[in-house]
Amino acid sequence: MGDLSGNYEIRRFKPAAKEDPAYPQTVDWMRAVAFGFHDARRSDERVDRGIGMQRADGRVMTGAYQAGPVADHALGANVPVATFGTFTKTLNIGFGRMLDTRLVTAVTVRTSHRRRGLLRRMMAEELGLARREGLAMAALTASEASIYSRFGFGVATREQSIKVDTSRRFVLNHHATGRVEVADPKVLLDLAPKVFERLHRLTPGSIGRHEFYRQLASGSISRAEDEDPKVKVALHYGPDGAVDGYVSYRFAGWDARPYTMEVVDLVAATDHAYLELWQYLGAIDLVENVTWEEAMVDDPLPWALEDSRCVEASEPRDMLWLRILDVRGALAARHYPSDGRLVLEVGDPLGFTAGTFALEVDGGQAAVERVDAGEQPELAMDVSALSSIYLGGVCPVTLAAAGKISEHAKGAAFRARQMFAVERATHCLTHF
Ligand SMILES: CC(=O)SCCNC(=O)CCNC(=O)[C@H](O)C(C)(C)COP(=O)(O)OP(=O)(O)OC[C@H]1O[C@@H](n2cnc3c(N)ncnc32)[C@H](O)[C@@H]1OP(=O)(O)O
Repeated sequence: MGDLSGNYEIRRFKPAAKEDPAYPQTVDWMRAVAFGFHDARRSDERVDRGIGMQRADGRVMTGAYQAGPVADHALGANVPVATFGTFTKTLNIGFGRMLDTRLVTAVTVRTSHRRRGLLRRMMAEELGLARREGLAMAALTASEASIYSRFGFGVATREQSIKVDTSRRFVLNHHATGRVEVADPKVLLDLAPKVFERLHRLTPGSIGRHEFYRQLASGSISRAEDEDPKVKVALHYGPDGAVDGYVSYRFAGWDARPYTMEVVDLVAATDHAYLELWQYLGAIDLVENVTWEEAMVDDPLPWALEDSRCVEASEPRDMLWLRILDVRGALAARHYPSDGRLVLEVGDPLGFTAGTFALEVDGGQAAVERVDAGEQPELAMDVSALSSIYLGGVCPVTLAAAGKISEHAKGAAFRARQMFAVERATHCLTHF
């Protein structure tokens, strides 16, 4: 239909509290997001709780509003036809380093206003704002894999669903160093963020969690409803007696065969905690299967089992999409496990950070220079490909084979693979 996005007025605002005169604008925005994701209409109380969580996260709401006349009887001009949410959290970029990252969420465009350039306009404006604020990275999780690479995003981490047979076949050979105890789910309102913070520091690709997660893990809210009375919680105590892991889970009911426990959230801040929480899950009586939707692709669990085929995994799915906004800033922020030099030509469809850059690593420390006029690039790629390989979770040799990276100097893709490697498997346990 062409770019008609100029026909709309874009408004940015912070979510307002109930007593604030701007509260109705916040409610309209929340309801537009829910509509965009086909959610059931929620009670005023649930919307208000959602707004409270948005406020706790420090989110900014952006909406596109009809500037011209609105059709009789249709939703009013006060209801945005498009929404775009942003907030800022840290991203673990390997070796314990953190990078402030602009998170993009709640992207919706009303069906009757789609394909007029509204997403493109909001994306360009919001990423430009983040860049001007000095952020080097943006991130999102995508509803469809076909939307975001055109804006410079690339898949950086993946995840998979697993179904674990916990019948007699399940034998996990690990000598427990800690213990697991059942707790009142509500203890996670306080404990979950603390345990998660430890995992966050350990795991490349991890994004700092928003308020929703401690509410979810503690059964205080579910994805669709308010309280979830089915949620149960077990805590893992390390050898020092401190809680270093938890699993929040729910029974799928006696009508679901085989009898199944669904993991709601599983956060383990140590390798032992992870295995011992699985020993616990594998030991729950009357249950034959445990399912988890957010397992890491490079999962130690099958390796720890006597019968690795107890774990049935789905195809890996794209999870975290990254978008480098400032190549120099992002590359300089990382620690590199291999010294070397790489000259990278980076294209940028939105024009924020295109250019040719020399990355020189000595003793793990990076110096990054623009060499636009001078040197021939060894690797050439779009910023979406650079964003994919940035965390070491996607292999540059594979992207070269896929035609996403052009290798102008033999062996440069493999050198990039060695330099961008991280200390353990990338995984992001935060959906947003
Ligand atoms: C981070 C998140 O929140 S993920 C959630 C994303 N939201 C959803 O999936 C909800 C349902 N979908 C929608 O609301 C809308 O269709 C959106 C947001 C995906 C697209 O909004 P629109 O305003 O129609 O997009 P816009 O007109 O700006 O299109 C920009 C470009 O993306 C392309 N595009 C838009 N949606 C899609 C799609 N689903 N698949 C492939 N390409 C797409 C357009 O063709 C256009 O391409 P071009 O610039 O090369 O011509």
